[in-house]
Amino acid sequence: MTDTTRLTDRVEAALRTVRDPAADLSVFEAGFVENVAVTDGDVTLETDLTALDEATSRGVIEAMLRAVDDVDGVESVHVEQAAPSSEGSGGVESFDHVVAVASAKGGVGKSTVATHLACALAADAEVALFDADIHGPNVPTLLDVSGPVHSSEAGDPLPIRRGGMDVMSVGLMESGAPLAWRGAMAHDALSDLFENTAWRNDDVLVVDLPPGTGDVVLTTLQEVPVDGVVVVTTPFHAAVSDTERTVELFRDNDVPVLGAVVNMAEYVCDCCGEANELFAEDALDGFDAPILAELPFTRALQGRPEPGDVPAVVADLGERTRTALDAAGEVDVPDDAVDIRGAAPQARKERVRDRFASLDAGERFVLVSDRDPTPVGEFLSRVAGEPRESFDVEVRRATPTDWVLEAVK
Ligand SMILES: Nc1ncnc2c1ncn2[C@@H]1O[C@H](COP(=O)(O)OP(=O)(O)OP(=O)(O)O)[C@@H](O)[C@H]1O
Repeated sequence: MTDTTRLTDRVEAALRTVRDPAADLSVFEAGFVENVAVTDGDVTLETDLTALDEATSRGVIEAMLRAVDDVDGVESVHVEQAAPSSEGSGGVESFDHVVAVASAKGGVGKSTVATHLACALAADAEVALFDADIHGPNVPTLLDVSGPVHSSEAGDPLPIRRGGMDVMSVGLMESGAPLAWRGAMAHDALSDLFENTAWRNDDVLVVDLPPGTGDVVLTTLQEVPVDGVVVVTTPFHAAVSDTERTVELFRDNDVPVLGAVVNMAEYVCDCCGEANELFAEDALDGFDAPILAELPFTRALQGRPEPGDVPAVVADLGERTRTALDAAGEVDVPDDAVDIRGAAPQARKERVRDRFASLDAGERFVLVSDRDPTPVGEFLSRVAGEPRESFDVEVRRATPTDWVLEAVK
């Protein structure tokens, strides 16, 4: 038996003494420890504590650190935590990208844009469309799909298929009566559907949100790992200034805005082909978001789009949204950041330790990680030999798969 094997055994034995506070199980039996990596005297614990609340999870981490630290031969110990289960596999999390379509007000063409966008993207991706507009779920009518919604073998609602595209709508779940969902009930019902729908496609999910910026919209955008939102507006002064406030609100809530679709910008006369502006030309002056498309008022957009086959006027919208999505998925990594994405556990720990140890008091430490780096705060306090409370550590999720941690030594 090698020294490392012996040390691993001793570390695992020490960890077995740490219990799940909610059940009489060791941290292994409770599934909290995914892997124990030992290199020389350095130990890295890969954990999944996502089932626990923050305070309990912190208590378990501290107990594991203490237990392993006391093992003879251990020089350092570091915990890596898995991302919360809401970012794991299954349900809405199985998609590579989630795009929400929103508007400041109703009736501007949000559902028309969401449906056409999904169909445009379906030309070269596996796309699903989720109609979360609890106030007016129009997608089933726009795409001519209807229930009943069947269940998968596991009992989860199966989306309706339309030309290879998965479609789910709150409108398909109601039994004829108008939806009167409000507040918490609407939020819970939507979360359930997001979480449980048995999607078969998994490239891009387009979500048609309710109009406005009410609670349901904001909580949905924060809970579902949305890569970005497309806002729909008409080029009318009042509509544009409402949309500007909506864009600001999304940004304040850390929801990236991919851009705007300006709908019903002009009308092209069926008889003479002349284009007429429907609203003031200067309405968009100073508007602070990229314009993804300007769509005319046209009967072509009142028809039923086919997945992969949309009217020429919206053909570019899919392409531009894709480009904006790719750009939103990239984190702006500051020059002085330690980037540990994709690195092996031991290398991650070393890079963090080396950089942090090299800093003078008061200097900034920035970390970019592909795992939630919250436990790194504990590690930094150990490296500096200072209590955890003496560090101002801030963690933010920059994209659905990247986190940035900032601390001042
Ligand atoms: N560019 C367009 N050209 C012609 N008709 C359009 C266009 N955009 C939307 N419409 C029509 O306007 C009406 C409202 O559109 P839609 O239902 O997409 O709006 P909405 O913003 O989703 O509304 P709601 O507030 O009900 O969610 C529909 O009848 C739709 O066909």
